[in-house]
Amino acid sequence: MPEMDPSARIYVAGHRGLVGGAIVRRLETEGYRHLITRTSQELDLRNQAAVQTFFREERPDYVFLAAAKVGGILANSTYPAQFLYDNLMIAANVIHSAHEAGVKKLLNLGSSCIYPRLAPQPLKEDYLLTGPLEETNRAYAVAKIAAIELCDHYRAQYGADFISGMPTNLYGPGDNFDLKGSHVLPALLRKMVEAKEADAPQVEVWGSGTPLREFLYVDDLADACLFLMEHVSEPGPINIGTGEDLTIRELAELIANVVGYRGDLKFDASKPDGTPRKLMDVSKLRDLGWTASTDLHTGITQTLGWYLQQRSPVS
Ligand SMILES: NC(=O)C1=CN([C@@H]2O[C@H](COP(=O)(O)OP(=O)(O)OC[C@H]3O[C@@H](n4cnc5c(N)ncnc54)[C@H](OP(=O)(O)O)[C@@H]3O)[C@@H](O)[C@H]2O)C=CC1
Ligand SMILES: C[C@H]1O[C@H](OP(=O)(O)OP(=O)(O)OC[C@H]2O[C@@H](n3cnc4c(=O)[nH]c(N)nc43)[C@H](O)[C@@H]2O)[C@@H](O)[C@@H](O)C1=O
Repeated sequence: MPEMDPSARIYVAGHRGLVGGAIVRRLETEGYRHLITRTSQELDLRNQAAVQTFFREERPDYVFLAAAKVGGILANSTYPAQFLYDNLMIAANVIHSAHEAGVKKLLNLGSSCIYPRLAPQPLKEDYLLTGPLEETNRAYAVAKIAAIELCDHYRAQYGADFISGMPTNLYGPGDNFDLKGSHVLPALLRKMVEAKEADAPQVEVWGSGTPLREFLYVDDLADACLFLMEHVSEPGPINIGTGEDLTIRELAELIANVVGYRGDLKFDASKPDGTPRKLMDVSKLRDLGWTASTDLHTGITQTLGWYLQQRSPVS
């Protein structure tokens, strides 16, 4: 697949989110002029008829599917029905309508949680569907696996050029900082900022602190998404990550260091740890020609700057 023409009609589903926002920023920087976006209020992607009408009218050439019901470990385990239903409906409606409307290429985004809970590490793409899933996000993972299958079967049966990228845990400007719904990195960043301001003696960290996680800066992900859209056409998941992980305790210590918080960490064992480790094997994408470029310290520093600025904007 050659580079996308600057005049191509490009639909970014989920443009107000962490990932969709970064993809739009990047496409605008690259000079793409015909970006198509809709908020969930304007177009509920769970509504099949509305999605069909949208695709018939807008006729996008390319689709970045970054709309989804997304959340951290607590949100996933508290609302599994919503995570399953919303994500199944969004994927089925967008992928089917993209096929009907003759979309040239679609990038479907999944997540590292599609792999079995106790799969060998690092996680290779062909470990998919080889064992039981992590319980705290099984509903979400099943919907994301269904979306990969949809892309692959539409490719096999109809020749549709639909591909699937599987990002590891993401963070960056535009993230969700709500303490009940968010992922660990924005949650700990916010907690440390507020604890520093309040001169609080300790910050609560969920679980044991021993699970290992890998973190990719969202602008690196946007770069990978454009790379995949322009250079890769094959079935199955393609891992997107850094290939490096650290424990939640180490992450908390790093964030405390960046924020300048000197208090203690208090681990709350009543909260779930989730999967013990999910480190991506990124050799497939590396061999295709892409690697991440933002180290974790730099990415956290930039995210902190964004968080502080948007929290109290300078007039
Ligand atoms: N964040 C992470 O750590 C990771 C994310 N991913 C994947 O990346 C993709 C994007 O995630 P992320 O940007 O973090 O999520 P966000 O929650 O930040 O954004 C998701 C966007 O999806 C849109 N959306 C949700 N439901 C609907 C709906 N029913 N109809 C239309 N739009 C809807 C929302 O639009 P609106 O704002 O208009 O309501 C929202 O802006 C997802 O597929 C996710 O699985 C993968 C790995 C890790
Ligand atoms: C991207 C990924 O994200 C989710 O999986 P997860 O990686 O388990 O998610 P998480 O970021 O919420 O937690 C990571 C670890 O961190 C610990 N932790 C400590 N303190 C806080 C804390 O304050 N908040 C949160 N959320 N976690 C905390 C927490 O207990 C856990 O051990 C799924 O949505 C999954 O479907 C998915 O795709």
